[in-house]
Amino acid sequence: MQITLSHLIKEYATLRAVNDVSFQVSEGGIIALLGPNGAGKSSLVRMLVGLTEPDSGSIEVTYQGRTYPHLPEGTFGYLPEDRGLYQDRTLKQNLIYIGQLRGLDKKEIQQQLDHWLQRFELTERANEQLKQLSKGNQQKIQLIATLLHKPPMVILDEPFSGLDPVNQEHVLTVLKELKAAGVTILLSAHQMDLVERLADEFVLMNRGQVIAHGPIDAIHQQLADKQTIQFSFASPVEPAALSALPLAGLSAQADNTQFTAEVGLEQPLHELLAQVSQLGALQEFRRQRKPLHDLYLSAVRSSAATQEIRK
Ligand SMILES: Nc1ncnc2c1ncn2[C@@H]1O[C@H](COP(=O)(O)OP(=O)(O)OP(=O)(O)O)[C@@H](O)[C@H]1O
Repeated sequence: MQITLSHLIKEYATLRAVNDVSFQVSEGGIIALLGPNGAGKSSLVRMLVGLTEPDSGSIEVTYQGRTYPHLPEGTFGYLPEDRGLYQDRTLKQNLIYIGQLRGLDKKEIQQQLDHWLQRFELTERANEQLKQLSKGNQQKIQLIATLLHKPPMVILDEPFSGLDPVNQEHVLTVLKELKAAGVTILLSAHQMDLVERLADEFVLMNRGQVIAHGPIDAIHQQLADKQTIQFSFASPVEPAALSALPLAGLSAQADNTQFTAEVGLEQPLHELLAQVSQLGALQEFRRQRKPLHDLYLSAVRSSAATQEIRK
């Protein structure tokens, strides 16, 4: 399955919620849509699954030799932002109903149900009403409902919301397993640390626009202005000896044997390494990347000046 979004625009009454968004989704990868509340992530996803239509631009989904204007029915599982299962029915009843809707036969439904309830440690609770479950456990049932028919693509709008850290890790593991099985995953999330460990590609949105896109290296190139380096010597080196080097914010620790500094991205690190190693017996020299969370915050803040585009 190949998915190409080109110059997508979606407008509501007075607001352009998606403003000229273009990117491709690679088959078999995990792509994360990131952005603050109201950035346009759900609006984008709703167009992709065919719930709404773009005002302009196009979505091209190529699947088994044919091209579609959105994901074709039956090829995807969608965990929407507004979850929709029956609170008064049991977990089992809800999931059997979803399985039937997806056209699975009785045996397949039972197999999938057994597998997923066990995988999410909910087998014992199969006959409880959904409303008796905690928010996090209900979220897991919603996720099972999304995966029941083994779709080749899954779209997950905030799959980690409402989950405690243990269950977040659990879902993360399940998503990695799905990827290993060849499933393409597009998800939106606010948990940067989890997403950084999970996704192959990132689409960072703000106010309807894409402000960075690509694998983590590309995101760093697009958003980071500096990199942090750490180095240590076998014996103390006076910080003054480092003053001629192109380092900013130098700080010394451990009796002047360990140092941390910021370096411009344009600075070739091998040259710096050669210069630093002339100052003493170098034990360690490594680049420390900013976490995605920090990149995200500074990128969103710096694009905050952009006004919402109103019709
Ligand atoms: N059906 C709608 N009618 C009018 N405005 C809408 C509609 N759906 C979304 N919006 C507006 O469009 C903008 C983008 O909303 P959207 O839900 O796509 O953002 P989001 O990135 O998914 O946000 P969140 O992280 O809070 O879920 C917001 O300003 C929202 O209020």
